[in-house]
Amino acid sequence: MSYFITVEGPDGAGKTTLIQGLVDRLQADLQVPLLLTREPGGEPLAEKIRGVILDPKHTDLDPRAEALLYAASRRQHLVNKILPALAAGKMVLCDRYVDSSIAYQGYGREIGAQGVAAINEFAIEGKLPDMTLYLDLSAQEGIDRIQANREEAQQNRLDKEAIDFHERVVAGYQIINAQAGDRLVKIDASQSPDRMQAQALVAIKARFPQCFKND
Ligand SMILES: Nc1ncnc2c1ncn2[C@@H]1O[C@H](COP(=O)(O)OP(=O)(O)OP(=O)(O)O)[C@@H](O)[C@H]1O
Ligand SMILES: Cc1cn([C@H]2C[C@H](O)[C@@H](COP(=O)(O)O)O2)c(=O)[nH]c1=O
Repeated sequence: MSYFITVEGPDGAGKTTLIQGLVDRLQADLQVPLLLTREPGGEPLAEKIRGVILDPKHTDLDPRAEALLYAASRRQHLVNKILPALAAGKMVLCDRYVDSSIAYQGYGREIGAQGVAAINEFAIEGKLPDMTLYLDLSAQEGIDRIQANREEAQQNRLDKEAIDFHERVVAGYQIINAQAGDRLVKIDASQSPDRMQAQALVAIKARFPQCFKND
């Protein structure tokens, strides 16, 4: 059994805020080491690929090339960081993983979920998360948060996409979530960060009780 948890959702849903807020709460009771990481990136070479993908100047990046770059950075991250951590018995909490590629490239870019799933299967060789926390928020609410709180210069190439793109991503996530079975835990992302963290903590403890001290 591995303890591989991913956090998914549209831009601005609060994934970074949730993960940062969860660290202390998790570590208070965890009996195994915790590794926080993110995609795209999480490892030096994968972070370089992240820089290429998210650079707002790269407006002519072809959608299939984009999908391949995400898959390449994922492979590098999985092999060099995630798998060694899981093998060492760590709990891995990762901001985005393969569901993001299906939602953003497959549905958002409309290049097809099956093709994107196929190149990602080549990259991940079957390594899916044990649990996915999905932060449920509309595309518009997420983009409104980003526009209200993130300076233009801090917005990446994907943040700047038109609202229809983000709507397709959220519709894609709904399809993915319907197929995810009990891997998925949905969290209402319109709640306060504190309530979201509390719900996530309960869900993680319930899924991996062996990782926590007895209450
Ligand atoms: N529960 C919440 N309620 C209201 N605002 C929130 C909530 N969580 C986060 N925010 C705010 O929304 C903005 C986006 O949050 P955050 O960066 O955590 O989202 P994200 O899902 O990581 O976004 P991205 O995928 O674009 O990086 C931030 O300004 C943050 O302060
Ligand atoms: C992993 C992954 C990510 N994306 C998109 C989703 C976001 O818009 C950016 C990453 O920025 P964040 O601030 O770190 O969330 O990239 C994608 O399109 N496909 C993917 O596989």
